[in-house]
Order: sequence, then C-alpha cells, then structure tokens
Amino acid sequence: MKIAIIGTGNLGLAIAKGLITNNAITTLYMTRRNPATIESYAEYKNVFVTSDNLEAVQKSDILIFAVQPAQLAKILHDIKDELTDKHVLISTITGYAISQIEAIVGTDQFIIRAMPNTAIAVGASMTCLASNEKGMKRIKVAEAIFNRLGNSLIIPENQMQAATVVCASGIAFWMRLIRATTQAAIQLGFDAHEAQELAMHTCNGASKLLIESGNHPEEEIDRVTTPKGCTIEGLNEMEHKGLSSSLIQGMVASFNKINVIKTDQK
Ligand SMILES: NC(=O)C1=CN([C@@H]2O[C@H](COP(=O)(O)OP(=O)(O)OC[C@H]3O[C@@H](n4cnc5c(N)ncnc54)[C@H](O)[C@@H]3O)[C@@H](O)[C@H]2O)C=CC1
Ligand SMILES: O=C(O)[C@@H]1CCC=N1
Repeated sequence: MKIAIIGTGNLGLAIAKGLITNNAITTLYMTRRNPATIESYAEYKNVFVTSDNLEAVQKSDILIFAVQPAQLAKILHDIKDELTDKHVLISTITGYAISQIEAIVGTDQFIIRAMPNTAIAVGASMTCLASNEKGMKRIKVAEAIFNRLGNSLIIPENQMQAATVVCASGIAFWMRLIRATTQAAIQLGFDAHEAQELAMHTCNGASKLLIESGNHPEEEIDRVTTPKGCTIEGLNEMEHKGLSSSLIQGMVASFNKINVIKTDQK
C-alpha cells in the first residue's frame, strides 16, 4: 500500500512506526512542517520524509491526516485539486466531522474517520472507524490497515467523540493508573524499576484475562476477593475515595472538551 501520513507528530509518528515494523507499506510518505526531526526515518526502505504535502498526495493512495484540528482545513484546501479516484482519505482529527471534510474536498471522495491511539506504534491500537457513503466502499481497506496494527471497530460517526475519549485519550488514562499503582508498589517496598514491571504486567494480565475469557470484570474480581481478605478491603477503600466515580467524571469532562475543540474550528 502506498500510504502518506500528513502531519507526522505524536500520533503520526506512532502510526509510521507501526506501519514500518509491521511491513504494511509499499511506500510511506511522512510529512511535517519541519521534517528535520523525523529525517532518520528516511533511512528505512521506501520511506520518504518531506514537508511537501502535494508530493506526498500525488505519490500515495491512502492519505492519513494527523495534524491538529485547526490545521486541517488549510491542508485540505491545498491538496484538493490533486485528489483522484485512487485516493482514500483517512482523518484521525478529533472533533472534525466528515461533513466538514466533504465541504472542502467534495462528497465524491472516499472519506474515512479513524480514531487510533498511540499503541499503534507497537501494533496494539484499538481503532474506531466511520466513513461517508462513498467511503463504505473502501472501509475494508482501512480495516485491513488498522487490524494489522491492533484491533478495529466500525462505528456510526456520532459515536466518534466517545471513541476518542475511550480509546485515544484512554491510553493516557491507563498510563496514569499504571503510574499510580507503580507509586504504591514503591511505597510498599519495591524499587522503581521492579514496581513498574509489576504494575505493567499485572495490568496486561487483567486485560488479557478479559479478552480471552470474554468475562465481565466483576466476575474476575469475585475470584480475587477472598472473604474478609485484603483485596476487598483495598477495593472498598478505593471506591470510598471515588475511584470509579472520578474515572467516569474525568472521561465525561474529556468528552465535553471535544465540543469546545469543535467550536474553535468554526
Ligand atoms: N496524540 C494522540 O494520541 C492522538 C491524536 N489524535 C489526533 O491526531 C491529530 C494529531 O495529534 P498529535 O499527533 O497529538 O499532534 P502533534 O502536534 O504532535 O502533531 C501534528 C503534526 O502536524 C504537523 N503539521 C502541522 N501543519 C502541517 C502541515 N501544513 N503539513 C504537514 N504537517 C503539518 C506538525 O508539524 C506536527 O508534527 C490531532 O487532530 C489529534 O486530535 C487522535 C488520536 C490520538
Ligand atoms: O488530547 C487530544 O486532544 C488528542 C485526541 C485524543 C488524544 N489526543
């Protein structure tokens, strides 16, 4: 596949790493305003680093846009005359509706919104996908790319805002939980390195248990909470201090912030 990443910042670079390490490209164009910082990627075979979005569009079929929301409109205006029927436009931009993209490039384009997360760098992104009517004909192509780099789910576009919080921001939320459990492990006597190993692999195990069993988390919790034991003591104390409630409220705050981001684009 001939892929271009338009805007290779934090997310774009994570996507590039995933594509390169999984041999998922025929050619890969990585664009950025100041490409010097990602110049080293040009050493990979068939990878090209440039600030020239037009060249990247002309030489590629799949265009993955990963610029900040306020930067997308100008880029779409700049490249729209280069778009042909070979192009599939994949936007990862938060809060940027398909209708806004269509308003610039027209409805007669394959347009897909994708919401991956930075775990795409290690082939473990949970990516949600939605498309315009024409884009339905190419959604399998997007699915194939993102399934190679983790898991994907096709959703209606009106769930994209929620998917952004749960999956994309979700990486940061889980990182903070891992950091907090690491800090607790240090306080309980492990050195920092060991503490993080214990926290990361326990988190990995919890997630793997659910993925492989299909069980509800409470079912697995019931297996750990020995009556009158230490686990239920700790869990109840966490809930008294608002663990679930603060997570839910934080995620709702993230969701609401996207409405502000959308307003800023108008
Ligand atoms: N960072 C994340 O984990 C996720 C980000 N997103 C979305 O992805 C987009 C990018 O986010 P980040 O990577 O965090 O931002 P970022 O600021 O790290 O990356 C944006 C990149 O675009 C480049 N850029 C700006 N104007 C350009 C132009 N005219 N031509 C080429 N490149 C240009 C910048 O140089 C920068 O490297 C945002 O819309 C965000 O909502 C979506 C899911 C996850
Ligand atoms: O924080 C943000 O706005 C972007 C979208 C999801 C992850 N990063």
